[in-house]
Amino acid sequence: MLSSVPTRLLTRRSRSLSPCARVLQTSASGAAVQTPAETNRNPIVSTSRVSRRGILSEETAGTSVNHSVQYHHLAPRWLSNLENRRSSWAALASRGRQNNQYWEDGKQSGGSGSRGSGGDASRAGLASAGVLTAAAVAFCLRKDSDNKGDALLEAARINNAQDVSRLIKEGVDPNQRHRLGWTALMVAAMNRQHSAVKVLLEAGADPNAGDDFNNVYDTSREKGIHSLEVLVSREDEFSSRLSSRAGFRGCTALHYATLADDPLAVRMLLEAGANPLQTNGLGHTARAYAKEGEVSTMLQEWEGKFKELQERREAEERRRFPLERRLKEHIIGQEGAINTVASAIRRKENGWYDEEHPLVFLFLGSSGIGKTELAKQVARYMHKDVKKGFIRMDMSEFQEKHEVAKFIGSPPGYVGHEEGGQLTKLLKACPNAVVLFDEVDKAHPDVLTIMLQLFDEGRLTDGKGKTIECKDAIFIMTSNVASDDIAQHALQLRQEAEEVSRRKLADNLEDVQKSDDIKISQQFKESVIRPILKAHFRRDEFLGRINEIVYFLPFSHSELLQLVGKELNFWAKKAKQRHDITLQWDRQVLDLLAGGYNLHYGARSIKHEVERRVVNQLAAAYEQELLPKGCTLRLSVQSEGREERNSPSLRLEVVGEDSSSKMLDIRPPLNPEH
Ligand SMILES: Nc1ncnc2c1ncn2[C@@H]1O[C@H](COP(=O)(O)OP(=O)(O)OP(=O)(O)O)[C@@H](O)[C@H]1O
Repeated sequence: MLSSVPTRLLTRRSRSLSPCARVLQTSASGAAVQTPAETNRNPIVSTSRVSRRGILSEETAGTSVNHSVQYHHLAPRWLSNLENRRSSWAALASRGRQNNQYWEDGKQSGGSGSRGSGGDASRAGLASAGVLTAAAVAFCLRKDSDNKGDALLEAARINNAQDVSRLIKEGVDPNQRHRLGWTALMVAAMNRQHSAVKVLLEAGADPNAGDDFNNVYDTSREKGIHSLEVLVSREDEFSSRLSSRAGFRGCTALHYATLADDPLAVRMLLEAGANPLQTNGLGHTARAYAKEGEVSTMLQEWEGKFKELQERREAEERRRFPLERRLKEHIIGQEGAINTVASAIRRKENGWYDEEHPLVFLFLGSSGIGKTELAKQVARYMHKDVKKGFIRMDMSEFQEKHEVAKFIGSPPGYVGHEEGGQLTKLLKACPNAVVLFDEVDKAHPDVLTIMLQLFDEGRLTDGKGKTIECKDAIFIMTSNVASDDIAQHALQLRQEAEEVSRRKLADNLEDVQKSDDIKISQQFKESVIRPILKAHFRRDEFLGRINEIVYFLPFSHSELLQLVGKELNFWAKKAKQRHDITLQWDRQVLDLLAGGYNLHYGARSIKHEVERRVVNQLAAAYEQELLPKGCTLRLSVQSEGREERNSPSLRLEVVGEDSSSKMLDIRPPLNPEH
């Protein structure tokens, strides 16, 4: 389809769509090329009239409407709207300047009116007139606050620092946004209005706020406003020097000052705390838009300073709130695993590691025990909430030889060559991601060979022959191999620890060890686990490239109680949010539900037990309209009057305001006649 588009248009379009000067233009052959003459020119700065006509022709393409007629028909209407808005801002600004006099006059006229009146009727008339006036004033004030916001944006655009300052004093938010998304500071920065920039920054305008405006078409669609009106507003109320098609979402005042090639505004913004590393929606920092020269040099210098500062801040944050503590907020138990992983990451973060190789872990242990959860939390820590920072590959999908191609992409001439590989595509987007290879033991040996190259060299070559450097990535493999042996060994260690603590307690000795604090012995690792792994992976060099083998152990009783508590809290929060019901429980409930733990399903068995024994009852009681809105429910263990061989069950009661309680008679759903 593209071949039918004239090359001239393609070139124009790609230039305006891609704001980064170093990003592509399209050559006649369709290949991406970079023209040296263009590298120092800003492609998102354009001339206005051409783009107005351009937008019109794109929107009505395929229809028989005469563009020129439509433009001439619509444009005057919006321009006259704009003129009206401008004169109302001007009126507001001048009224503001005489504000005191305005209100004084009002008072005086009211005063003389009351002096001149005598009878009740006229007083009543005045009273009702007063109410109406108050309502009108209230309406005007509300209207005023909208208008004042617009007036601030306009004052910033024309560098009327006095009005900017006065409007802010009158309560207008210095971060006030235009209805299409930009702030007063962005307008001032784009238009080189230094006095306005200064006043806005002093008043607390955020130099790191990003523009909500993307391009004319998107904004028109999002706001339901005709694109020509959006275009006219953007050009007349923001700047007419920018392309209507380039993406601006997330651009900060610093991006705009850079686009305007204005060293003074750039410096003012940087000194006020603008982050030169902040990227816009397209992932570009301000420097990506800078012409070679003063602005570019300044931004580069500040980027360096900012990085240093950021690193110092992060180091301080790490000291104050160590990774172990963060991980423990989300993961119950697994102390040994958390400590091993956190120590390795600490070494990496502080430069005590081999930068030629990525970090590689193998997480071993049974199902539902926190292996994936720990990997996710590590990714969250390393990449904040950036989604592409966590890559998850289910290795059971790569069991066959031919599935190697799915992993890294097929070579030229093979089916799917153009698609690329699943791993290579994701790694390309984030080469320092945390990559989880789930159930690695299921992968085909050829896939393991590729992984070995990846772990060994820190780089991966895809089907197209392109190499991705990923020495900074963290690779985590999980496996259930040897999980029964690990679980049995841990249970045995726990029993021994309990026995020792019981004896110490009986002898009144002080250093009683908690049964949770158990450690897999080196001897067990070497004599039991390693041979199993060797037999399975059959490659010493593969095991040799793993930095840490991390062991996940079955939960102790106290950890199970915490897991049950976490689950109940989850449902209590939902009950409150969705039905305004407060859920409480006794300690025995935790013990009872912890009994549902199954070694093979881990924390998942606790989740199921809570759903089966608690949530199902709640849902049935709700359906049978037994739960008054706003009530408090208490869960307790029912054991009285039951024969010993019967397992205890859960009882659900509604607690009254006087602390009296009434047991709920919930009919089993399969027996509605009960
Ligand atoms: N130690 C834990 N602390 C808190 N929640 C946990 C813990 N272990 C597991 N969970 C919860 O149980 C669920 C399953 O855990 P996860 O996915 O980490 O299991 P896994 O060990 O990777 O098992 P599998 O090998 O079956 O994938 C998740 O919802 C997780 O939040």
